[in-house]
Amino acid sequence: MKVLVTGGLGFIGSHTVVELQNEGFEVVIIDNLSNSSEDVLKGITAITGKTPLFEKIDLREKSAVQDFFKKHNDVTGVIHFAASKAVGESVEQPLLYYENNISSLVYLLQELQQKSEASFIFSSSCTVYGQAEKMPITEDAPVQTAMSPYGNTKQIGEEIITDTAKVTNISAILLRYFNPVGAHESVEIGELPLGVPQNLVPFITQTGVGLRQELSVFGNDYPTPDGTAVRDYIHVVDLAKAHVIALQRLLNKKNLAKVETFNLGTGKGSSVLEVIHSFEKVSDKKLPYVIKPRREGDITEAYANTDKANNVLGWKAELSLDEAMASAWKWEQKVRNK
Ligand SMILES: NC(=O)c1ccc[n+]([C@@H]2O[C@H](COP(=O)([O-])OP(=O)(O)OC[C@H]3O[C@@H](n4cnc5c(N)ncnc54)[C@H](O)[C@@H]3O)[C@@H](O)[C@H]2O)c1
Ligand SMILES: O=c1ccn([C@@H]2O[C@H](COP(=O)(O)OP(=O)(O)O[C@H]3O[C@H](CO)[C@H](O)[C@H](O)[C@H]3O)[C@@H](O)[C@H]2O)c(=O)[nH]1
Repeated sequence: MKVLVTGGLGFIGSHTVVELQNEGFEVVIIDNLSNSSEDVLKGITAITGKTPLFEKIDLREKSAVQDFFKKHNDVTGVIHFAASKAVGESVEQPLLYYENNISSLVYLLQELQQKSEASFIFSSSCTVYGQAEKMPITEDAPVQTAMSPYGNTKQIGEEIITDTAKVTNISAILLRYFNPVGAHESVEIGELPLGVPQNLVPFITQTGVGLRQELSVFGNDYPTPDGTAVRDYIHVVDLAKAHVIALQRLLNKKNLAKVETFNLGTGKGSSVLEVIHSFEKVSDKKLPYVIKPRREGDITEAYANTDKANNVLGWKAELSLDEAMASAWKWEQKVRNK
């Protein structure tokens, strides 16, 4: 069966394409290369022995999306990763985010609604929970007022899909990711942030290779055991596998709810200092860091209750934080030594 993976050359998308191909799916990728490179295709091919189909399309071009579905009219399953994802940039340029993350989604759904049956998987985020009152966070925790235009696009995206699924033949799964980190064990693919990384793990590994002088730890006065903020870091390969299981669920099972939502995390919270210590352990390096004030807009803690993903989806994260940090570190060294 042929599956469309939008944003399939990006960080999470490329790892998912690998897992889909390993499970025998035929994959066609749409990517506009705005945050990725065509070289990623080589990495996917090296791991799986198969080169996915690739269409360089910008999903903001409605006619290009229409033409794609005319050409690939056998596509009824879509995993939609393509989006802009930098929180800070979304505050500076909200319309760029609303256009890219919302119009692309609408154009895809407009094509899919014409099918007699269609499956849609959406990359959402734990950002929809804001600072949840109770830890670990369950899927029925209230969605809070978005703290950024980026976060808002995820909330609006979920609503657009839910409204559409009600009145069409589209069934959907909304996957709320916690903090994806790490790289494929082959180090053929991994995360390639442009410029100075905003996320913790790439900043740590870039500091490890000497590209950054020191890590700033944003706040050590949080009400957490060691004072630093807590997140649920999930290995990207575990995350990728969840997409294959979600797709199989949509394809195989009848009488599912039209839209289902799952948290994808490990269920374990780790503080910034614990992540640093994990890096130091797996790299056998001391990481230079300084304590700085809290970063604006950051929450204290977020980690997932994974019962629903474990019991209903039938998926569980298997890899540890140390394994994720080791793979991220191996990947960083490979990228820098090229
Ligand atoms: N990485 C995270 O921390 C995280 C957390 C929660 C949710 N998400 C969501 O998961 C998805 C994938 O994230 P990622 O980390 O792999 O990001 P990424 O930037 O590595 O991948 C996104 C890919 O989409 C492509 N793309 C963007 N706009 C496009 C367009 N208009 N047309 C065609 N291609 C386009 C980019 O070139 C890139 O290859 C995104 O929707 C993101 O919002 C990511
Ligand atoms: O240089 C850094 C970078 C991050 N951190 C800390 O490390 C933790 C994790 O930060 P990340 O930026 O890696 O991840 P966030 O949880 O802040 O961000 C995630 O959640 C956001 C919403 O809260 C968005 O969804 C975003 O895309 C997603 O990566 C936070 O406590 C942050 O303050 C540092 O101390 N120093």
